[in-house]
Amino acid sequence: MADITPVLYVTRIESFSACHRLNSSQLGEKDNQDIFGKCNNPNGHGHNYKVEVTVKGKVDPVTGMVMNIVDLKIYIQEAVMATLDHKNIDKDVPYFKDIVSTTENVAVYIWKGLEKLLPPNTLYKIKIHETDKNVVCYKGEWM
Ligand SMILES: Nc1nc2c(c(=O)[nH]1)N=C([C@H](O)[C@H](O)COP(=O)(O)OP(=O)(O)OP(=O)(O)O)CN2
Ligand SMILES: [Zn+2]
Repeated sequence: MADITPVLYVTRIESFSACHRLNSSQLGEKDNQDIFGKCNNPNGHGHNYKVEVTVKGKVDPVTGMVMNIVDLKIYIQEAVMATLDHKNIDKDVPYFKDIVSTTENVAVYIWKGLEKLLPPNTLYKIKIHETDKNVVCYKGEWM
């Protein structure tokens, strides 16, 4: 019988502050205002985002870890904190030049950034709390 190894999930949580404006370059002024309401305010608004990054894998029998959280912290620093913390998402992050800075799109952006840094097939989930009430989750799925 083949060995069966338990698969575990490890999550690191970080917080970053950023401002943004919900505005689509594919829509006119009136449609943007109608759809995004107060979030279309020309001067933007800010959030204290909380991001949860979850990796998945087998426990290394020697280290007892799926991944060293110290390493995960370094990856998050590079892909999330360095690019988003204390930034204007729409103006400071080139990815958002023509992409609306919804939390959905921020989650995909973070996924793409972390996927490049982490060992293959380890990234499992990005969960972002834009506010205490608004939470978005991305698991790298497409349809
Ligand atoms: N699907 C999405 N809808 C909205 C997003 C988003 O990212 N994805 N974002 C916003 C705004 O950015 C906005 O800042 C959220 O505002 P609001 O819902 O008003 O925030 P709260 O829930 O904290 O405020 P309450 O007034 O207490 O409800 C809008 N929509
Ligand atoms: Zn917002």
